[in-house]
Amino acid sequence: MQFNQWRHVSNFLSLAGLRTERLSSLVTRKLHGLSGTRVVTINNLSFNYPKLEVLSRSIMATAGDSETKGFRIGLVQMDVTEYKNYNLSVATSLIKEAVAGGAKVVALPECFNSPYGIQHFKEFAEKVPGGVSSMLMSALAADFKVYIIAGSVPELGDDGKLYNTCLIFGPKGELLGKHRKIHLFDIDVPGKIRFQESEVLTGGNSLTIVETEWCKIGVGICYDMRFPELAQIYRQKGCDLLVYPGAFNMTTGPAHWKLLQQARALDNQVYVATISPARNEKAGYVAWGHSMVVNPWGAVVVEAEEEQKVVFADIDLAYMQQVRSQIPVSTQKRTDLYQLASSKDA
Ligand SMILES: NC(=O)CCC(=O)C(=O)O
Repeated sequence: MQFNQWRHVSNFLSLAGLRTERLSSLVTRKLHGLSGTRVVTINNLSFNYPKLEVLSRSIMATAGDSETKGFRIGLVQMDVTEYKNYNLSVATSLIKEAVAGGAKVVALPECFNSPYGIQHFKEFAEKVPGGVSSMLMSALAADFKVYIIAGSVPELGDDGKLYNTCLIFGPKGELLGKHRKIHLFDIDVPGKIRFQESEVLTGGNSLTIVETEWCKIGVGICYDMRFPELAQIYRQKGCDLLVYPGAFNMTTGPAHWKLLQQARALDNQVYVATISPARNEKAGYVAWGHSMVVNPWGAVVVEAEEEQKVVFADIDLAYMQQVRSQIPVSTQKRTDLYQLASSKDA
């Protein structure tokens, strides 16, 4: 099973121009013609594949400079179909495009390997980590030496329950965080949209903060963005960027998607990034698209339209500090009158 999964992953890596070779304690293959190879271990299996030296070197020069206190984020707004393999190969090639554009942090949409819909979650569910989508994301993060905020996938938990789960990998392919969507998307807007994630999914119980060399990032999934307390706690705990892979729809998208991001960004004086699937009018659930980044002033830095596209924004932490010192709301809180507390550590 694991060998098959690795073969699967290795096919996707090949699509991105990466040659792969598997080594395990049982099977050791002699590698021919590969230079600069290295061993990566995923799920107790060791894999040996070449470094992407040329690409990585050119990227180092373009973005992600801790002296200028900033880095580039790439948002992968991708087509998601009913074919998991197709979705994974699209994700692979767009991550490559994001890296080529200088992104040091690459983020994918909610349900990037599966159509968004309660009828699909069971069929597309995987172990997280351990399933093919997480293995692939880990391998890509390691090869490209970037952070990958891997949107979300339907997760089959060890308890047999289904979750909507985002994995975050660091530039060595290491797992930095796992966020299970906390607030399930249960809404009923008569004549427009009724959606009940809780019919099949279980909500997560943890906040998720990951550390990078530039800043802390707080992670939520889609509907999580509607809950300002989560964003406020992330800010209190030192996050400068909040990332919400999401899939709003044609009713709430035009009404609330941008507004919510601007609210979260402005209230907390942080950057906010959201990543949607591209719009597919034929899908059972039509995503709004419009992946975007909003800055701590509340202004939109970049906004995709509805089609498949990678968009970029520079996260400028010096600018963020300027905004915070010009309008110092965070030090002007009347904690003698009100306070916000988290009941669980991130
Ligand atoms: N996938 C989601 O959680 C959708 C959230 C949404 O559309 C909303 O309006 O909130």
